[in-house]
Amino acid sequence: MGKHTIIAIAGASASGKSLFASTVYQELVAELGCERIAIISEDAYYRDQSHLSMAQRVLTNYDHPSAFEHQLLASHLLALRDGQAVKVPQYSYTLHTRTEETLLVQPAKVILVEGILLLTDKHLRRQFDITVFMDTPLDVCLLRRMKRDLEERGRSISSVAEQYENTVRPAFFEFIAPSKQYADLVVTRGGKNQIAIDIIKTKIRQLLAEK
Ligand SMILES: Nc1ncnc2c1ncn2[C@@H]1O[C@H](COP(=O)(O)OP(=O)(O)O)[C@@H](O)[C@H]1O
Ligand SMILES: Nc1ccn([C@@H]2O[C@H](COP(=O)(O)O)[C@@H](O)[C@H]2O)c(=O)n1
Repeated sequence: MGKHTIIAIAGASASGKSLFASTVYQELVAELGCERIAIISEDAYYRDQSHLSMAQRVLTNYDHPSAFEHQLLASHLLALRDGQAVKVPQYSYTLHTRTEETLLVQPAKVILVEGILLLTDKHLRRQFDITVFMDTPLDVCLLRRMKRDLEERGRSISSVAEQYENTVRPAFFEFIAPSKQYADLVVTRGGKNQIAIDIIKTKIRQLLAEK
């Protein structure tokens, strides 16, 4: 591995990717400092839709690769590897588009990236040094997504159910499940699997000691 290590955490929506990634990040940043570890979400790279009306935005398939600007994410990961800071877009799930703000992410030795389709894109896959797949049963994901989307993303029971049936579930079988083959590590039991969290933390500490 080179000077920088990029760790991808993929899996179904609400499988626990962001809880897993943010727990690893929070538990290590206090110990290592923010110049050594950074975190990015694939969701920040949903395409900007500010030119579309709300009625048009809700028609987008947010589980299809075309909804993401993966090229921008790939170029940001390359820049971070090259020691340059990047301006990561910020995304609103209620407005279905990017906000005006960006977040300046500084280059770090270890970069955690989490998102549903990270392992489906061969250009992105080339950027990852370590790949993790959150293997949480789909019924558990649906229950957690329902709760989260009602509480945090301004959705209704019927909109979550309709979107799940029309795009989320089909995209899981078409894109996400087949991408599990590219994972180095498969994690069961969601974002609170402390043994898996500790394994990744130990690997990160080991990599940093070598750099
Ligand atoms: N092992 C777990 N036990 C209980 N709740 C969990 C667990 N893993 C994740 N969650 C919860 O499920 C919801 C979805 O998890 P999240 O990490 O946001 O998923 P993802 O990033 O994969 O969409 C969140 O509310 C999170 O706190
Ligand atoms: N405007 C949007 C954008 C995305 N979604 C859904 O988010 C899911 C991915 O995020 P996770 O945190 O759940 O991994 C994806 O399944 C999209 O359906 C949305 O509903 N609206």
